[in-house]
Amino acid sequence: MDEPVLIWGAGAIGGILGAYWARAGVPVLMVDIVSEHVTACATTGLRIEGPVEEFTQVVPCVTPDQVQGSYSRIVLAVKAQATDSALDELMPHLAEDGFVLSAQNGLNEHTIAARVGENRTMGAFVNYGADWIAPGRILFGNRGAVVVGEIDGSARPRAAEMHALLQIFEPDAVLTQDIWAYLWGKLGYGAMLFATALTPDSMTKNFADPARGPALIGLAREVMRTAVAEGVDPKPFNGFEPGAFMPGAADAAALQSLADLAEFNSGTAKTHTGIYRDLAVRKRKTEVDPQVGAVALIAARHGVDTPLLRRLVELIHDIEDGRREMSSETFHELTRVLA
Ligand SMILES: NC(=O)C1=CN([C@@H]2O[C@H](COP(=O)(O)OP(=O)(O)OC[C@H]3O[C@@H](n4cnc5c(N)ncnc54)[C@H](OP(=O)(O)O)[C@@H]3O)[C@@H](O)[C@H]2O)C=CC1
Ligand SMILES: CC(C)(CO)C(=O)C(=O)O
Repeated sequence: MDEPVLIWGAGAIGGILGAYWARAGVPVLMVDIVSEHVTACATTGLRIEGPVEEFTQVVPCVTPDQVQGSYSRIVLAVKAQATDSALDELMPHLAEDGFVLSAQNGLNEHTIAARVGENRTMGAFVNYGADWIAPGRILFGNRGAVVVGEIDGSARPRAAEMHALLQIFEPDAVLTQDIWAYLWGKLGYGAMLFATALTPDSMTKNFADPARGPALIGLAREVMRTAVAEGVDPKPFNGFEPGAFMPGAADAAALQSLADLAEFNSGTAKTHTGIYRDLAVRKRKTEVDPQVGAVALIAARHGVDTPLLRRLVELIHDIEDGRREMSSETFHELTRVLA
C-alpha cells in the first residue's frame, strides 16, 4: 500500500515503530505534539540508540494541526491519559473503512472502540523497552513481546497485514485471536511495575528483593482474579507467568515468576519503567488511573476486593503530587496492607 501508516505519538513506542518501518521502505507519517522532536525526526533524523541496534532514520513527522487527508491505518502510541485528546485530533483523518491500532499499555481499546467503533479498532500488546531521551533521540533498551489481534477475536486480513508490518521491527511478533489475554497479562505485570516506581531502584532490584515479593505477588494476584472475573485467561510473556498468580497457585510459582522478571529486566538498558521516568525525570502524571485504577473499578463491579491496587493508586498520586518521596518506606506502605 502506498498510503502511509499514520503513527499518532512519536515517542518511545511510536518513534521506534516509525524508524524501523521508514528504514524498511514502508510509507509512514508520524504525528507528535513536541515540535522540536517533530522537526528533528523529519530533518536530521530520529536516532535510535542502545544495545539492540543503533541507527539514524529520517521519518516524515508533523504536528497534529499539519495532518491532511484520510488514512486507513492509524497506530496510536500516546500515553493513556492523552488517548481522548489524540482521538479528537485523529478522527477527522480516519478513513471510513480504516482502523486505529492501540500500541499502548492498559485497556485503551475500549476507549477507542467507544469513539470510532469496534469494527475500526485493533488491539496490540507491546513489551519492548524504550525511553524518549530528547528531541530526535530514543533509547531502544530491549526487545520484548509484541502481539497484535482484532478486539472481537476474529481473524481478518488487515490484522495479518499489521502483523507482517510488526515483524519488520520484531521478527517474533505474534498474531493472536485473543488480544485481551495479553492485555490483561500486561496489566498484571504492569501493576507490579507501578509498585517498582514507588522506589528509586531499578526494575530488577525490585523484583529480586525478597522483602518486596509479598506485595508484588499480591498485586498480580488481584489483577489475575479480576481477569478471571472478566472471563479472560491471561497469557504468559517475558517472565510474567499469569498461572503463578491465579487463585490456588503455590507461592513458589509466583516467586519463580518474580525471579524470571528480575532476570528478563537485567538485560535492558532501560533499567527503570516509563512510570519511574514520568515521576522522576519528566515530572508529570503517570498512567496509574487508566491502568491500575481502571482494574480496581472493574474488580469492584465483579465484587473482587483489591486493597493493594487501591493503595498503589493512592501512593503513586502521593508521589505525583509531592506528598511522598520514592523510597523503600513508600513501597512498604503496600506491604502494610497485607498485615
Ligand atoms: N516506553 C516503553 O518502554 C513502553 C511503553 N508502553 C506504553 O506505550 C504507550 C506510549 O508510551 P511511550 O511511547 O513510552 O510514551 P512517550 O511519552 O515516550 O511518547 C508519547 C508521545 O506522544 C506525544 N503526545 C501526547 N499527546 C499527543 C497528541 N494528542 N497527539 C500526538 N502526540 C501526542 C507525547 O508528547 P508529550 O511527551 O509532550 O506528552 C510523546 O511525545 C503508553 O501507553 C505506555 O504505557 C508499553 C510498553 C513499553
Ligand atoms: C517496563 C516496560 C518497558 C515493559 O517492559 C513498560 O511497560 C514501562 O516502562 O511501563
